[in-house]
Amino acid sequence: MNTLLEAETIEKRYRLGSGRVLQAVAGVSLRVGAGEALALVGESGCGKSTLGRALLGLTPIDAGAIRFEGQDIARLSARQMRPVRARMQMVFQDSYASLNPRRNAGEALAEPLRIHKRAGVTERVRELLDWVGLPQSALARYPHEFSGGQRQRLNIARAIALDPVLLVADEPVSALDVSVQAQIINLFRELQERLGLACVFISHDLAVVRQMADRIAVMYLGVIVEEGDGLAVMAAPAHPYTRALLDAVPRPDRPLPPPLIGDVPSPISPPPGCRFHTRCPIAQARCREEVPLLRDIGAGRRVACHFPLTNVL
Ligand SMILES: Nc1ncnc2c1ncn2[C@@H]1O[C@H](COP(=O)(O)OP(=O)(O)OP(=O)(O)O)[C@@H](O)[C@H]1O
Repeated sequence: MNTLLEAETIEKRYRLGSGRVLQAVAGVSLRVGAGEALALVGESGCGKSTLGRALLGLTPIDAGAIRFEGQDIARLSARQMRPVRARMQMVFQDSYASLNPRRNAGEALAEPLRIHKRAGVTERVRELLDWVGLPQSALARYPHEFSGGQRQRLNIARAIALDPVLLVADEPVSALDVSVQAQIINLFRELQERLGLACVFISHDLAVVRQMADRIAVMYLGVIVEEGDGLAVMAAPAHPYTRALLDAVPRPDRPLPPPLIGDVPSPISPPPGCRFHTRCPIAQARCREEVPLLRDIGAGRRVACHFPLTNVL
């Protein structure tokens, strides 16, 4: 598969008022293939949103490189970045976030097309509504006149207006009712296939990711702890954290799952050794001392654990 986006050991630190430093992304390497759906999962605060924004050049990084279609976007000027921006777009959890409340849907969709001086705006706007399953009558409606699911459809239409090749969707269905979630996930899937879009789908919810991802990357405290084929990871997780996340997904055929024990440690002072050792049910002395590197265990699976639960080879 052709590589579309490649992140190489990227780091992002936030300097807090007190002089302390919070490392939100602590050396992440990641590859997104053209047309691929990659899910980025992990608990709240593990750095998914920061990483997602960094991948699109929306947040400056402190170290590492991000290559998009072969260009190092962290080093492009604002002017050089402009045509690149059109090729990568973001969809947010809050469906109001990128919509101006005083602009109707028609205007919201026309805006990026006008800014980028595209021809045939009226026709394109109508076509975009079709793509996302909104009626033409939606053109004159304002953001507050849509349901949450419809408003997310509008955001998706806006995100694909300029024919991007990559979408980063940050918890795009978390604020929606479960029944609507499935529809929006299907829409992402459909657009991905029809338009050949690559998608980085950020979610804390493995049940959502299951339906969406070709590949899964699991994040914990700023690092990727496991990565691999979506179905294979779900069927046989190699990292104890992935296992715990999967066990926490409610299922009708079993009683309430055991919660993950303890809180996520602070990213201001992450634990030494394996970052997960304070909550890991199988941690041993080595885990407290030695940082496990993300290593290949076969079949495209990478895991950062001294004692992986499964060997893919
Ligand atoms: N602008 C900021 N300034 C300081 N700290 C920040 C900032 N943005 C995020 N953080 C911190 O960085 C860490 C990672 O946050 P991030 O939002 O990327 O995680 P997340 O996994 O997307 O979580 P959530 O799902 O809750 O958004 C958290 O500890 C968060 O408090």
